[in-house]
Amino acid sequence: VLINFSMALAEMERQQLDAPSASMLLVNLFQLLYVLDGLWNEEAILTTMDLMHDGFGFMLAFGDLVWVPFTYSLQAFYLVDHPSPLSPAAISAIVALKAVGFYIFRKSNSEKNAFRRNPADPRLAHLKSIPTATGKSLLVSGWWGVVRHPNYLGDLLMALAWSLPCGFQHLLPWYYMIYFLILLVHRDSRDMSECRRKYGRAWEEYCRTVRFRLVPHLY
Ligand SMILES: NC(=O)C1=CN([C@@H]2O[C@H](COP(=O)(O)OP(=O)(O)OC[C@H]3O[C@@H](n4cnc5c(N)ncnc54)[C@H](OP(=O)(O)O)[C@@H]3O)[C@@H](O)[C@H]2O)C=CC1
Ligand SMILES: CC(C)CCC[C@@H](C)[C@H]1CC=C2C3=C(CC[C@@]21C)[C@@]1(C)CC[C@H](O)C(C)(C)[C@@H]1CC3
Repeated sequence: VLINFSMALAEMERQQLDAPSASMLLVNLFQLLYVLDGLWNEEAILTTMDLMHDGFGFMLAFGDLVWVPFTYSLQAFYLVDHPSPLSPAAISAIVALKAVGFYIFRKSNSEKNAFRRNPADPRLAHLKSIPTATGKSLLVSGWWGVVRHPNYLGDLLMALAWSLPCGFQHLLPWYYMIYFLILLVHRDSRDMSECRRKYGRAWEEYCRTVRFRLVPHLY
């Protein structure tokens, strides 16, 4: 957030602007929302793959201290010297994309987190689940009945909204979208293997019921 904010100030100085450009504002506000949401819903981090399977090690230490701050701010860095004017229609479309992505991301992460914390929660009584030999159940309706990783789908739509304000003149601001797609496809495969190992036949049944991994009817 601080790096992004300083890029907004650098843009004003370099481009001699009285205020940051619309594209710089969108990138800053979108990423600020992501960070604030992560802090607000901090307890939901406890049911993510990093904590459930991976544990704390080099990836999270290096990822959180170096990778995230210095590569996730590349869109703002790019905009400092590469103005990318946006029409009101483009701004509205990008904001709508971000809102849809955020809604899917937040709702699906919170649904799974609430279910893992208390499967008997009356607010989740409408959801179907299948039991597994471990005593835990797997959701097969609601967001987790649409695709196997609805939270990744929402996150990818948001990633697209973070790159679009920078236009199509250079590959650098698209770095995040490309890296994130590879990261999440790889993460999805890792999670599939881990869940198959943990849940065996119940996982196979889940995969037969929910056929698509990230995008309904496509992948
Ligand atoms: N911006 C970034 O750089 C990154 C963001 N993220 C985001 O973080 C969020 C969390 O992602 P991540 O930790 O990878 O994965 P998930 O939050 O999807 O966690 C996967 C775990 O959820 C449980 N699960 C899977 N399917 C079901 C089901 N049908 N019913 C109930 N539980 C189920 C399993 O664990 P168990 O059964 O043991 O509970 C599984 O191992 C995502 O939104 C992702 O996009 C992730 C990586 C990087
Ligand atoms: C160094 C490698 C090439 C990759 C490093 C991966 C890490 C940067 C990510 C692994 C899982 C992450 C999550 C978030 C940030 C990136 C890392 C650390 C997250 C905290 C971002 C905010 C979200 O709201 C979240 C759902 C809490 C995320 C959880 C996973």
